Amino acid sequence: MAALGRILHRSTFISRMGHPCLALGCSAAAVAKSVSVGGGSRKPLPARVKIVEVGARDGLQNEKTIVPAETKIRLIDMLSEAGLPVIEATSFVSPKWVPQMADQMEVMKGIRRKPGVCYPVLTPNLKGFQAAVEAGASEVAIFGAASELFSKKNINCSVEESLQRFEEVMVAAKEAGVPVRGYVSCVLGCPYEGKVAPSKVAHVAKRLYSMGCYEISLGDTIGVGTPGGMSEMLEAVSKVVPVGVLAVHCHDTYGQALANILVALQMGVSVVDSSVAGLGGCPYAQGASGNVATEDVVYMLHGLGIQTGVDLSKLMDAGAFICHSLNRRTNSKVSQATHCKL
Ligand SMILES: CC(C)(COP(=O)([O-])OP(=O)([O-])OC[C@H]1O[C@@H](n2cnc3c(N)ncnc32)[C@H](O)[C@@H]1OP(=O)([O-])[O-])[C@@H](O)C(=O)NCCC(=O)NCCSC(=O)C[C@@](C)(O)CC(=O)[O-]
Repeated sequence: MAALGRILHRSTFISRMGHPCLALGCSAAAVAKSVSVGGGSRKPLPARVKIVEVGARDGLQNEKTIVPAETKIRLIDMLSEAGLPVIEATSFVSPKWVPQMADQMEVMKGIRRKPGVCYPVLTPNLKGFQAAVEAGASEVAIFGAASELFSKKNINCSVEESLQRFEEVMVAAKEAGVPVRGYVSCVLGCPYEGKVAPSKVAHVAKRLYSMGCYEISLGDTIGVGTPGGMSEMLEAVSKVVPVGVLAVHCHDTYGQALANILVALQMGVSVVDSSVAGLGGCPYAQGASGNVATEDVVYMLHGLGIQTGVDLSKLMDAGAFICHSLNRRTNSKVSQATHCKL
């Protein structure tokens, strides 16, 4: 809680506790159950975890066939009905780079905003930020990387240049009173550079935090990390950014995502990104499979006695809806197992 106190005092431009995205993620001192895996300095598991649902954005951005805006809108509305507190809705990026997100304005206008739910959007630069605010976004996310080559492939600039662009977004966001989340990609490996040193992740995370991001999401973009790597990386990052503001964003390419998340929880993280039905993958990260399935994360957390506020049954309905729309099988093990029993 001391760390949380410091976070709350470090910036006055957002009423952090008053914002719905911030209220759930703060790890209480309460212990759900004690388990013992992974390294690093272990803390009691949080009593509550905030899930940041990224299915409508990260989950769909790489789909080859354009998903109609009305399908995205229905998915987002079903996710809010399922109790997800934060639902990343879309990206304000170049339609030449990511054509799937070109309907961002329509999506933002079409969703039924549920009180208390946050609908952040990705903005790589000032142009994206301005368009997002015009579309009614009340929270945005900037996205950097710990790897130079990935940064170049994903947002066409070096890591340092990206941080300078983000500074511009931060100034505009501060003026507009819009909270900003920061992503760091390739925290456990890069599709172009291979292993990424934890010190590089810590450097970018610290810069994003220092410029005023209220939360830093650490992305294992290609899902190569293992619990040992997660522990080592979090040790390095939490020396320069309070663990209470960190989130983990795990892809499940090598089947390690839940184990990695559990290690992160043991190290004090209480915000987890995930994607309904395990959809997803970054278009600029070859070989990246979907994010960890939200259904599987919720099942694990509830099994540990950790609250999420999510109704698993309604969440699985949302997963079934999008899988049916995409004509695809769910990647959620929990949904697969549940449907076998029906
Ligand atoms: C960043 C840029 C725009 C730079 O792209 P660029 O080509 O270097 O941009 P530019 O400034 O030179 O401008 C070129 C053109 O793009 C336009 N433009 C410029 N900015 C925007 C904008 N915001 N929205 C719409 N249009 C824009 C601009 O107006 C211009 O238009 P033109 O004059 O040619 O007609 C581009 O590289 C881009 O859009 N990249 C997006 C990549 C992306 O979305 N990747 C997926 C998200 S990251 C991810 O999935 C990882 C994550 C977050 O999930 C975590 C993890 O798993 O690790």
